Amino acid sequence: MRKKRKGSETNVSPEVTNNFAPTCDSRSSNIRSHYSLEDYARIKKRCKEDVDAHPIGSCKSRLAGVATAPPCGASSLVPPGRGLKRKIGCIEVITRTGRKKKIEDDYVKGDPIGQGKFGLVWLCRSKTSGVEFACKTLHKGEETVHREVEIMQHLSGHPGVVTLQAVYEEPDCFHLVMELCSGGRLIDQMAEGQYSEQRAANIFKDVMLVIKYCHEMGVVHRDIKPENILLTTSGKIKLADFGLAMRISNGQTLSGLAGSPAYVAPEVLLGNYSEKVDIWSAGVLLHALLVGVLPFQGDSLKEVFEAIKNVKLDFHSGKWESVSKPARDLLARMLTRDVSSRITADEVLRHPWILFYTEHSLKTLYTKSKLKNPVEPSVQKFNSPRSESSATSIDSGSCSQRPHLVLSSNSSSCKSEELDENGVVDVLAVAISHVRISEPKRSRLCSPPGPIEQQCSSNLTANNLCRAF
Ligand SMILES: Nc1ncnc2c1ncn2[C@@H]1O[C@H](COP(=O)(O)OP(=O)(O)OP(=O)(O)O)[C@@H](O)[C@H]1O
Repeated sequence: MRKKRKGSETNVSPEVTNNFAPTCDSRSSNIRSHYSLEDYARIKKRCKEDVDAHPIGSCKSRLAGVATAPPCGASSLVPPGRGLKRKIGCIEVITRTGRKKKIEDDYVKGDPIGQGKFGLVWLCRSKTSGVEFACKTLHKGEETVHREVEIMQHLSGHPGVVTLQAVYEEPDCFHLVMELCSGGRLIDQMAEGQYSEQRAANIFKDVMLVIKYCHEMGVVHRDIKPENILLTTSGKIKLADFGLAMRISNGQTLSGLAGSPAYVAPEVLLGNYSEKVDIWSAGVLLHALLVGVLPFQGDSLKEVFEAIKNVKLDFHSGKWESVSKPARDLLARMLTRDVSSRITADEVLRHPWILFYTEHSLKTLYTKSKLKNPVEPSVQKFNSPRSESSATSIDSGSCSQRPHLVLSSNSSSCKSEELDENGVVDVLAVAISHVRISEPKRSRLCSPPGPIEQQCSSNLTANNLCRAF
């Protein structure tokens, strides 16, 4: 969190938790979720009405910080309270879009390509270059709309963020012309079947790279979920939908209830949180990538939130038996309720599981080891907790100062297998040597979540999820 930015948010009364509006569609429904901001907006409105009754520390006074995230390039000390014009002015300068110009002057409108909560997303084509873009039309009236435009502008340029090409203002709306992501959404791709760990790790690394970038830029996304991860035609991921994103300064916390129920971090429900909420949500995404189901479920929002707050996840049985220990170890570190123990985006990126599957040098090392000892891939053993006694693994349950490896000393193993395991150990040892987790954190992290009592884990259907959210 390098940049210091203002931004805090109103607390929301508990009733809002019962008012999230569920939506669903039949595809990929076992991992789909949705949220509603209408209630959030309504509460904000109510706060404004209440302000006379509670002028000091009122919602309104706190909301001023939200509405006035500093414009791009401005100092973090820019006082709150500057209006929309200022932000639009900033956007105009950067996007070189004249205030008087209309979108029709520059683009030909095409078919709708997506429906968001705040309006439609359209295909459009530049009249000058012929290049196609996505155009999101946001209706004015909500602070979040202005904030979304400003934050997109702030983050635009990173390869993992949907690039904002231009912004057009009309009396009642903005048109955001964005880079077109023709590859669809990650959620739809996930519906096509379970991911190999190799594939999951590579996608997940890209997701974490962009989350890390957001955090370094002083932005908390607050709605990390596969619905908001778009793909280009070449399969590159792009983080989209900054409608809930907030600027946050180092050490600052947020308090507004915002996000998608299934992905929301427990501390959001308690009303005081930081950028670590994105790590939790990314952990939920990783869970879905690895085993195809969401970790916290229920038949009502109350149940989902209860699960988020209390359910102990078990990464040892059922589908987890075919997932590698390093993957489970990473997940446990992300889905930890103790925020100070939860790892950072940077630590996720240096976790052995990510390094093992995504670092070219590690793969080469592993391949060389395999060529030297051409037995049945030991990764299979490494993946299978059943063969734990003879497998190379990271013991996520141990409490050492540093992550350590458990290597078989099973005397019945044949020599070639041992050599092969040694190859994997070498690879993981290199990977682990890259991991730096501070000792106090490490000592808290070394206890993985205990046995599970997972709700609706085995037979998720479209219906129960849609009912739930
Ligand atoms: N740049 C883009 N390229 C292609 N499709 C896009 C793009 N941006 C958005 N979409 C499509 O439009 C849909 C809605 O967009 P988005 O999520 O940004 O809107 P929203 O109103 O913020 O949605 P939400 O209801 O999640 O708040 C996306 O799910 C996606 O299918």
